[in-house]
Amino acid sequence: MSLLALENLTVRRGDCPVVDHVTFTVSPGEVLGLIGPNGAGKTSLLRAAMGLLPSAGRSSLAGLAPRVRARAAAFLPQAREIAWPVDVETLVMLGRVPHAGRRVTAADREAVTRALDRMGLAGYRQRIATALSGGEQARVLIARTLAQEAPLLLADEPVAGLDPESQIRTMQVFQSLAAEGRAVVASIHDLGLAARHCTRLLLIARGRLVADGPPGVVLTAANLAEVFGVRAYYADTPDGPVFQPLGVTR
Ligand SMILES: Nc1ncnc2c1ncn2[C@@H]1O[C@H](COP(=O)(O)OP(=O)(O)OP(=O)(O)O)[C@@H](O)[C@H]1O
Repeated sequence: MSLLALENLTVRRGDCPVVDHVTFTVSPGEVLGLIGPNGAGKTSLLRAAMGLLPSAGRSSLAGLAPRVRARAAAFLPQAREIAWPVDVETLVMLGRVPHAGRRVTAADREAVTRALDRMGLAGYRQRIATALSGGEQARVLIARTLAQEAPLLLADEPVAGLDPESQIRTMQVFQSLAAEGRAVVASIHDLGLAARHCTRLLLIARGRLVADGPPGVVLTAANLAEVFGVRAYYADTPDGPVFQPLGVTR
């Protein structure tokens, strides 16, 4: 069983394909890191996979009716915009909209509590979301997607702008979702976090999927030099993989 299947997914902007015949599937239990340099096509790929961007080829999510799709997958966009000065609890409750009947149920409230707890936001329920720091707002928006309780989470740079503890905790939340039989696909620029917390990495370069496998297989010296233009230290330690970019190669 797969939670997402992409087949030759292609996105054109003008004449140029920015996502170029990308094929992969996502299974329950995976934390998949989407890596690649700025402009590689990660955001375009995630949006097209959700059906939010016109594409050729196939995504198993793109053709679904919006409410059905929202129960199959939650999407965290890159932009962290909170438009209204509502309290955190109300904002996170918006994640329940795909499940909503005419009124908020006990199950909705429990899902919101679980999401707030997971993101360390239990004490923030009554805070006005627009009056939080950038990183706190980012965590609230992740909590909103968690409250959706979809089997698959597609997240565009979820840990950007978070402090180290929140970054690690967020990646651990993703790992716990995977352990529950769900899956996460997250674009991520911090290759050290990606190496430590993802079960699998997809390396995107100029719209193409150029490597797909466990972190140690994808983060080779050749891939790093060719795709990112960097060289790095990589070691398997008792504490897990350690990855640190050291310098540029071009
Ligand atoms: N609205 C747009 N119109 C035209 N081209 C676009 C548009 N948005 C993005 N692009 C182009 O598509 C390509 C892929 O962009 P995308 O945002 O998917 O990359 P990314 O891998 O997510 O980058 P980053 O790491 O910087 O967020 C880039 O070359 C970009 O310039």
